[in-house]
Amino acid sequence: MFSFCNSICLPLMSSQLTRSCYHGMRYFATVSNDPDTHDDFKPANKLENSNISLADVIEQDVKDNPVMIYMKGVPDFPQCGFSSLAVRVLQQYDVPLSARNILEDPELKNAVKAFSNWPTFPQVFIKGEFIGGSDIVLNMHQTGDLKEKLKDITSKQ
Ligand SMILES: N[C@@H](CCC(=O)N[C@@H](CS)C(=O)NCC(=O)O)C(=O)O
Ligand code: FES
Repeated sequence: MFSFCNSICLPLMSSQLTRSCYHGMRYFATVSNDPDTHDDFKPANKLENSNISLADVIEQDVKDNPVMIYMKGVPDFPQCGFSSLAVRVLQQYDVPLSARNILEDPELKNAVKAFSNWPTFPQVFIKGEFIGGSDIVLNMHQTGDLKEKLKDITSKQ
C-alpha cells in the first residue's frame, strides 16, 4: 500500500500506520530492516549504550563525521523528498556520508533542532559546520561552493 505526502515525500510502504508527516498526511513509517543498509552510513559515534547527553552525541557526530546528515529515513531509503534531495546532491561527491534517521528518535529530532537552532530536516553539517537543509545544499552545489567545502575531505574507499 502507498501513501504520499503532498507530492513531495516519497511513497512509503509498510504494514504499520504510525506517523503523520509535516503536511499532516499520515503515512506508513518504517525504515529498511536490512542492518547492512544502516551500517553503511552509521556515524562513528553510536547512540546506543551511551550515557552522554544527546547534545554531546550530536557534537561528537559532527566532529567525527566530515559530512553528517540528520534526515528523515536513511540514505538508501529517504522518507521525505527534502531528505532525498540532500542525499542525492551529496552523493554527487566522492565523500563519506554519515547519517542518523531522526524519525527513529523524537528526542534526537528535538535535540538536533536545538543544537543547530534550525527548525526543519534534513540538516547537513560539513566538517563540524552547520550548512542547512536541502535547498541550501542544492544551491551550494550549483554555485560550486559545495565542491570547495568538500574538497579536502578524504574520498570514500
Ligand atoms: N527549506 C528546507 C525545507 C525542509 C522542510 O520543510 N522540512 C520539514 C518537512 S520534512 C520539516 O522538517 N519540518 C519539521 C519537522 O518535521 O519536525 C529544506 O530545503 O531542507
Ligand atoms: S515534507 Fe512531509 S515528511 Fe518531509
